[in-house]
Amino acid sequence: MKCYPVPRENLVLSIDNLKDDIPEEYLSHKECYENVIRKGSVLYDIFSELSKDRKHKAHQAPSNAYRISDGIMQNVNPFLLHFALFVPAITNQATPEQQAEFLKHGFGIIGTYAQTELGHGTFLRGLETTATLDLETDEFVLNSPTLTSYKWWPGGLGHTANHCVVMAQLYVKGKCHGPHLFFVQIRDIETHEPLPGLKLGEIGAKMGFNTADNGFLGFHNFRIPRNNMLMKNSQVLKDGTYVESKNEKLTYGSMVFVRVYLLSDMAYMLARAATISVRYSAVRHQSHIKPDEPEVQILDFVIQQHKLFISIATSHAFKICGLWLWQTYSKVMEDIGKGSMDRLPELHALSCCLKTTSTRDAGWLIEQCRLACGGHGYLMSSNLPSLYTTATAAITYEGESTVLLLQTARYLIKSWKRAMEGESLPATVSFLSEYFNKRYNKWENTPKGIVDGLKLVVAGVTKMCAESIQKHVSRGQQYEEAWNSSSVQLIKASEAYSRALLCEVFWFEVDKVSSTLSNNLAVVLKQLAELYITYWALEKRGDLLVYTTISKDDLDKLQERYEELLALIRPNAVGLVDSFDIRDEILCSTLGAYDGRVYERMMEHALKSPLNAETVNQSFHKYMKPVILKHKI
Ligand SMILES: CCCCCCCC/C=C\CCCCCCCC(=O)SCCNC(=O)CCNC(=O)[C@H](O)C(C)(C)COP(=O)(O)OP(=O)(O)OC[C@H]1O[C@@H](n2cnc3c(N)ncnc32)[C@H](O)[C@@H]1OP(=O)(O)O
Ligand SMILES: Cc1cc2nc3c(=O)[nH]c(=O)nc-3n(C[C@H](O)[C@H](O)[C@H](O)COP(=O)(O)OP(=O)(O)OC[C@H]3O[C@@H](n4cnc5c(N)ncnc54)[C@H](O)[C@@H]3O)c2cc1C
Repeated sequence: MKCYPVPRENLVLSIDNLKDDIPEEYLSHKECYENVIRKGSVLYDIFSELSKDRKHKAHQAPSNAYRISDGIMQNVNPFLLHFALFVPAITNQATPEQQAEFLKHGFGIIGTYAQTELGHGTFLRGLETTATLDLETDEFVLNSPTLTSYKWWPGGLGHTANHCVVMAQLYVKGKCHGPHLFFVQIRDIETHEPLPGLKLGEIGAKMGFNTADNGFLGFHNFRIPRNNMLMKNSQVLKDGTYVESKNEKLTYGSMVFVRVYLLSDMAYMLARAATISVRYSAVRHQSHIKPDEPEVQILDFVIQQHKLFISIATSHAFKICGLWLWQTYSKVMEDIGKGSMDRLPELHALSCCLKTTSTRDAGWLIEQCRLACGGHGYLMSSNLPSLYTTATAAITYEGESTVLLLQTARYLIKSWKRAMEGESLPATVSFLSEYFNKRYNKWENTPKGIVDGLKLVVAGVTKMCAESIQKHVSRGQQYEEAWNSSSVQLIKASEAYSRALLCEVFWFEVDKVSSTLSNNLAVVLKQLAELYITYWALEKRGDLLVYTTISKDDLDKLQERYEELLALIRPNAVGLVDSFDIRDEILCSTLGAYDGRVYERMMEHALKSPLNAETVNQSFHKYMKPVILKHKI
């Protein structure tokens, strides 16, 4: 068995058969998949060695090995779900004995997480796949009773995985106990043929993520041992007794893990886009500022700085908040392990709104980075289009953004009611209780003052939502209808909450560590944090004018300070993206390479196009020439 030392970037990036001679954009759909499986198998082998050293624990932040694969795959790794959801679901939801059993083959099996169906993605209680206990044979019988019950979307399901964790409605003695998770082998380990009673395939080309091998899966009287239900939280005994979970939502725990992780993931996606666009903006000379001087670096245009520096700052914001949220997640998981569920609702609410804001922001900011590079940003070789399609998929997967924001709104409304009843609240929402005492406080044009102002916006909008729901109920609507009628405002409350959290955590974490940093580093990091907070104060000036005592004069001063910060950051901009330390082989961009040889790389890449293999393409003679000659006068 090959054994790799813990892979370093150099080692992985030096492996010859991981390099592509033809850029992926020139391969067919099928060739793309085969190419990533070729590379993914080598990486899987390396990561398996790595993971064995690290003994995969349910909530251990994944290693940066995951990042190296970004460069190698240059698209999504079809093995990703094995690490992102399949193994965490088993370590999170199975008993220790089951973990030993299901993971005994270590990395000899490849799994995915099959929850979403053709007919349901959000509403899990509406999933239609059934798992019915057969008492006589001590098995569950899995069925897809309708076309809409086919599993649809799971990554790696089409042709890669040979096992999966399946979410299905549990039926015991005719009674439905809701969605539960099951460990299911779907392909023969040796032949990789689908097992009898299954219909498997891939769902077709997508806007991006085209190497993720998202697939479909239908069951027809497919039998698995009773012990294949993940039974850490709830159990089905041999005699058919169903033992309830202490909290039925624990079944959803694997989704919380990925949502928490995605904040850090988006920090990294943004770091790549910022590196590409800022370096390119330092190389690209275009137009004049002073008419009698040479063409300037486009990075000298203040509006270009306005477009790009927010991405540098946001990447750091997501990285720092991602670590903070990871620590919260780990602490809550520890508490749950000791039997306390108290903080699960808070963790769910935080992970929902922060996952949504980070994925949405990553999407539009990467697009902004692409647009800031002009036509060359539109080239696949810039890697900005792929970064965009990969990042924006996360707005939908792992919980669609609207739906997750409404989950956070549910928590805000509950917290508001508890605050009005004088109950004490967790620190992350305790500001709701202080609203009435603080709402007329004098505005302070400082980062802390802005954070306090953004919190007042959250409290003010939440109060408005609670009053709206109450108004609809008093007019005769049921609570659920009143909730639906108020949902536009509820989304606004969650978005405001998420923004206030990001600003607060970013500023105070930077402030906390700045005394431990060299003065220069502390100064630059604080400039980035202040830029982020001031940017969002200006973006949300309307809400601040409604819910705080900020004045037009305060806003003018904030605008001035914002522009000062752009000028202060300008000399460090390239240094700041260099400090993301993303190697060219992982950045995969003709515009963002460290050596700045943009035009040479663009030409080298263009010449790799299969179309450039000959000076006259055969289509001229076959199709064009007859027409031209026919119409030639
Ligand atoms: C080398 C290492 C590499 C590692 C890499 C790591 C990561 C890499 C990053 C990226 C790669 C990922 C690649 C793609 C992955 C994609 C995977 C998927 O997409 S898997 C499918 C996702 N599907 C959803 O998320 C469904 C969304 N729907 C739901 O969550 C629920 O259905 C919901 C919440 C929308 C509604 O559920 P209701 O209707 O049953 O529940 P209600 O009535 O609304 O709430 C009931 C109570 O349950 C709580 N609740 C709901 N969900 C909860 C949860 N997850 N946790 C805790 N509590 C929850 C609520 O707070 C509420 O509590 P109260 O009643 O207010 O006290
Ligand atoms: C690239 C990619 C990879 C994926 N990988 C996996 C995977 O590995 N495993 C897996 O199981 N799934 C996976 N998914 C599926 C993903 O989790 C679902 O697409 C997602 O949960 C949304 O469900 P849906 O697509 O059915 O949309 P729906 O739930 O039908 O939502 C459609 C629209 O209706 C709105 N809506 C729905 N419910 C409400 C509500 N209560 N209130 C207000 N509006 C609502 C939504 O906001 C949305 O705009 C993946 C999806 C993508 C795009």
